[in-house]
Amino acid sequence: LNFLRHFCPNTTTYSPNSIYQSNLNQLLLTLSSNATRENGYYNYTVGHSPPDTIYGFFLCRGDVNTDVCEICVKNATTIISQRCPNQKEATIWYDKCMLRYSNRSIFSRVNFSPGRSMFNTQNFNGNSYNFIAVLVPTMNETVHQAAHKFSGKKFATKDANVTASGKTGKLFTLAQCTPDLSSEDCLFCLQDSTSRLPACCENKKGVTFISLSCNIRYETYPFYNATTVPAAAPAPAPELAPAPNPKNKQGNGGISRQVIIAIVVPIAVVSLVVLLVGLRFLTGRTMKQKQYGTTKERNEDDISTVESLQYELNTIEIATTSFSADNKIGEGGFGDVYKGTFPDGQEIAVKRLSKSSAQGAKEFKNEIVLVAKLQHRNLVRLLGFCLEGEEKILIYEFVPNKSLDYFLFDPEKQRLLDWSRRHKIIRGITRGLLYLHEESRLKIVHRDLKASNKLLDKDMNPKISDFGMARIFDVDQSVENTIKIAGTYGYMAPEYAIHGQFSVKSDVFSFGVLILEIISGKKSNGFYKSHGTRDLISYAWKLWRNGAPLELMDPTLQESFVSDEVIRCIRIGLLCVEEDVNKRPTMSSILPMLESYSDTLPIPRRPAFFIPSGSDSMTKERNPNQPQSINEASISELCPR
Ligand SMILES: Nc1ncnc2c1ncn2[C@@H]1O[C@H](COP(=O)(O)OP(=O)(O)OP(=O)(O)O)[C@@H](O)[C@H]1O
Repeated sequence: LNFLRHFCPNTTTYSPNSIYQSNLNQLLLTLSSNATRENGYYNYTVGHSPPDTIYGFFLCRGDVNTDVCEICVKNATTIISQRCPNQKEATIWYDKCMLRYSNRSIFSRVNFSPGRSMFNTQNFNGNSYNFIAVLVPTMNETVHQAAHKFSGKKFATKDANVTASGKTGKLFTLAQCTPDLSSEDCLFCLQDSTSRLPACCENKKGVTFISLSCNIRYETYPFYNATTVPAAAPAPAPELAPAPNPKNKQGNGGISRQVIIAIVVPIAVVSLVVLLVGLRFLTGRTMKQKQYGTTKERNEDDISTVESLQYELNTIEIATTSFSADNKIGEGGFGDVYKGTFPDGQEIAVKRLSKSSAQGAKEFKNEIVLVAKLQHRNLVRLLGFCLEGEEKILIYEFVPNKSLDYFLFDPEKQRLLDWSRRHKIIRGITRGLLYLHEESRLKIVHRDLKASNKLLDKDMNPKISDFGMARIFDVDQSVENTIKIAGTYGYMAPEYAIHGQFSVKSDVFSFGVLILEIISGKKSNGFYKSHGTRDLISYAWKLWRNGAPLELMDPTLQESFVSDEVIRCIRIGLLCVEEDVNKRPTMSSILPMLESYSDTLPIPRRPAFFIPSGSDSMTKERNPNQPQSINEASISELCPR
């Protein structure tokens, strides 16, 4: 049993002999005496009246047996009070378990801060590129498997062969969430953890990344017990087998887990088959075309086929009341967008494509299957499509709070976006883009990032929309492509606007413009000369160079801004709009810069200057007399490092 870390946020303390202390003692005792639960997880609450209510849980690693789990939890309950004396909140991690308590409700909520990485001191010698090329997809698969477990543990492991310097070795990966999280939250937590790996642990032979709701680990030796890891059986649909409430879970009377799996899995599979056959018989539906579905039904396994994504036109017409004007919610470059509702109440957004795709129906469908597999909390999810006669329709999850531009550029509505919301939006877009660029299987360059295709969910979390359009429309994916299907002036990197060259770095440029827009509340392509410069990037740069970056800020932020964070974001924005493609940061290096745990931020250099002339032509201006060196000292003083 290895102790890893403890975390006491030092926010509030309790007094000795208080009710809180006695509740804490009772909580720890209860957790300890439930440590042999088969599920390896137990949560408990003591006290019903705040501020003395206390919430706690333990989580044992998915592969450890109940004996080890018990030893680990008992250790944790003893040590935690010593590590965090008198603290109302505390967390302790061992390699085999974690234990957490708090005076705030902590169940079924994703919380990945503070994330901490611990790594194997050995570096990976040899070709680390080969190693990473195996690590990334293997870890992604493990993460998805863990997140999409509908019952029992949200835990998965996977090993893979890795070849480096002519030798073949093994890679072992593990991912686990607390089982009270939804699949979406678990995936979000695990993806957040994997997104931090490049920043913290490049070239490390092994890494453990722990957070309050999930953890991941990889090593080049078998650190988990493969024989006790539950077989990767197909996850039963949630409707058939709801996640058991750990509190109500009964003891198993000495029957081993393998025996339970051996009995339950075949029964579940047979029941599923019987149910599906029965449904088909009763409804007379063909399975070929799905009438309607819910997001819940669509797990990783069933989005792998065209059939599961294809909808009949009739179904879409019913959902949108025949594309009625009342249901029209927007129009974009690809066509009109309608709100719709499936018979089960699920809300959808229907994009009726007006542009025709360059590719045939088969390729169009195949691309949709691939794009639909891209799932991240900060991406608008593609639920399906319809292809009938002249109609080509894409069906997305409905995102209720309109797009970012709707709030950002309206003098009244921009007040609703205080600094913490804007910062959260910047972080969310960063995560979504990082996933598209570096973590997803497809490696997507968006090519048209802008405020209008960032949609906001009910909690004002951003979701990137319109990704994958280049694939769906079969535009050449090479970096030399000169056909512009996407791209909006004011956001486009010079090399893309002028030469048609796109890459993840042209997306980074657009992302930089977006950050500057979010901070200033001004459109990059509607910028007026009243500020003494002719575009938003130049204006931001001028203020930065003059040591007055905060003047860029939308005045409505005066009440809520955190100066360190605003300056850091402006700095990142300016780094992204560097003219030199190679100097622009990658999304994986931006995330730690944003989260403030990266101490070294490069100094921005003069950005690419772009001046829109008219509505659709761009000219590039460089001022050859502008000094290359800037007053770096004054700027670095301003900016926290
Ligand atoms: N999934 C969705 N949920 C809710 N509303 C949506 C959704 N997708 C699009 N919309 C609405 O429809 C509008 C138009 O969206 P669309 O993505 O077609 O165009 P755009 O991004 O504004 O422009 P362009 O296609 O030219 O880039 C959006 O601004 C938004 O208000």
